[in-house]
Amino acid sequence: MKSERGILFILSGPSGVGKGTICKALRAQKLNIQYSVSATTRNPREGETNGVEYFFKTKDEFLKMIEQNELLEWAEYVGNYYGTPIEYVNQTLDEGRDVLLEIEVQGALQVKKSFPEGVFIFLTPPSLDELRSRIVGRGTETEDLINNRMSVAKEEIEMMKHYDYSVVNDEVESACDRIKSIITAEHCKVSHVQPKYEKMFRS
Ligand SMILES: Nc1ncnc2c1ncn2[C@@H]1O[C@H](COP(=O)(O)OP(=O)(O)OP(=O)(O)O)[C@@H](O)[C@H]1O
Ligand SMILES: Nc1nc2c(ncn2[C@@H]2O[C@H](COP(=O)(O)O)[C@@H](O)[C@H]2O)c(=O)[nH]1
Repeated sequence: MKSERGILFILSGPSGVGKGTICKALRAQKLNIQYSVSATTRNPREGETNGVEYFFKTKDEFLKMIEQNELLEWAEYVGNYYGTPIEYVNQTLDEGRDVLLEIEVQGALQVKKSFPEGVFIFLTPPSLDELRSRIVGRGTETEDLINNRMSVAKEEIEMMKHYDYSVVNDEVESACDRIKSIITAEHCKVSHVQPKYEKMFRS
């Protein structure tokens, strides 16, 4: 185990705001950060592979993961379950590596209880009209599901006050730049670097 624990970053925000797009763009930049793969009971979309975008589970399998305390957090979101496997997160942080979770708001607020030291970033749309047109444009949801996601989105935006940072996803490149600045700033915080220096001066 490294003396310095990694930092847990939580990127959250309403469905369709662009969390997945931003994570994909960050991944392409090969930052020194690991991406957790969630478990879900929703059906794979075209092009999705088990173990890459998600671990696809049956409802029984998912409920068993909850029962066996295998999830850091979980939420039921518009009819399906989603959750973060805890072992990967703890092990990776213990190795001194940062982890990024891309999750919805109820789950993020649960993580805040068990990981108050996590860094919570809320991704916001430039407007609600733009949010709707992004979900429609993605073409993965029926009209009913789009309406569901939009009404949940309004409640989720109210929760922004519980986060440390808010980043507008107006353009992918500039939103990524803001997130990278947050990651850099968090690594310079005294609370993060102090344990390393204390250890250095003690030895
Ligand atoms: N900055 C942006 N400008 C224009 N379109 C964008 C931008 N960011 C993402 N999009 C588009 O918006 C749609 C939704 O993006 P994405 O799937 O990444 O959202 P999400 O927040 O991960 O959604 P969900 O929570 O439902 O998984 C996609 O079609 C994506 O290409
Ligand atoms: N609470 C959690 N939310 C998660 C997790 N993994 C993904 N998500 C969020 O669910 C919605 C819907 O995702 P979609 O892939 O069906 O469009 C979205 O907001 C994701 O960020 C998780 O482990 N926990």
